[in-house]
Amino acid sequence: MKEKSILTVDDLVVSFHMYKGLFRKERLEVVHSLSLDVNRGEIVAVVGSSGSGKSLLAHAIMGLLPDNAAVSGRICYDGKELTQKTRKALLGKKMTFIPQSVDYLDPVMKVGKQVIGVYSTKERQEELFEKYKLPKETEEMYPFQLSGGMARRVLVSSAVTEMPQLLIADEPTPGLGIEMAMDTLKHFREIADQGAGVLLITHDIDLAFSVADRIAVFYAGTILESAPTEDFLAGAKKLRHPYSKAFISALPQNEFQAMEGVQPHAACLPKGCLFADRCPNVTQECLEEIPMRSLRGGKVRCVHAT
Ligand SMILES: Nc1ncnc2c1ncn2[C@@H]1O[C@H](COP(=O)(O)OP(=O)(O)OP(=O)(O)O)[C@@H](O)[C@H]1O
Ligand code: NI
Repeated sequence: MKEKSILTVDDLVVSFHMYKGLFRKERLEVVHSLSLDVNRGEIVAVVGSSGSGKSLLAHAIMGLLPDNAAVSGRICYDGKELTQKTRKALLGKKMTFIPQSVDYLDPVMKVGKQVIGVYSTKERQEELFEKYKLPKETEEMYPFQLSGGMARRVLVSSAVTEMPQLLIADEPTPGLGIEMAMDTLKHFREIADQGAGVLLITHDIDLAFSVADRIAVFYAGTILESAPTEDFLAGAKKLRHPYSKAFISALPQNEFQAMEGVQPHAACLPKGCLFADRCPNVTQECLEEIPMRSLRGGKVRCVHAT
């Protein structure tokens, strides 16, 4: 599997150094021993509650974490470790990013120019604006003149001007409307079918299910389960982790069964399983550190999963 991977994240840890009071520095670990692969030809969807670390993963891959972040672990593109130097050669062409926030658009540059960027052409930008239903006059506009949905479509266009080999899309669909959201993901599918890898972070579970090959479930800064989409479509019984089971059961199309409790805050994480305090199956073993293990064609971080 490894040689097919366009993206490999190995044991990623992200922490922030923050001041507590005036002088005392505190280290807050927000992403914990996270490993994930995206193969060529594959769309991997990342789902999970707000604040679980999905965007931090994207930012770590793209080298966009702020200065007070400390990162350990390895992130490889096509088998080679990503450094600021190797990233520079890939960014905007082979490796592209759709950020969650539209504030990433340059406020003082017309959006047509931004989409053309360093590598693309006016013709390609026009073609994409037509595809993403952006009126011709949008080219001459500045970001502040765009609606949220238009800004999102500009961001999507910028990431697909060239044929990326790795596309990281952090919530690409809010504000798009269902039809445009589906067209966008169809486009991602075509990009993957041509041999690229796509990491799709989304709160839109239905869209994720309709387009992704694999799904990774985030919780409190790490992945608790990753598995083929079929397993998620089959419902809780096919899944491995009690959190993924609860997550799936909470969807309106399933039992619509809400889950009690909240995910733990980075400042007070338990030593063992991060889901232990909400888990119906918790035992003494869950209070030790739980490694990720392979199970039934997926991966899970739970000692009891079968
Ligand atoms: N610069 C920072 N300094 C300190 N903590 C941060 C910083 N950036 C993010 N965090 C914390 O890291 C955690 C994960 O944030 P992240 O934005 O990755 O979540 P997310 O899963 O993308 O959420 P959402 O679904 O709302 O986009 C949050 O608890 C957040 O407060
Ligand atoms: Ni996010």
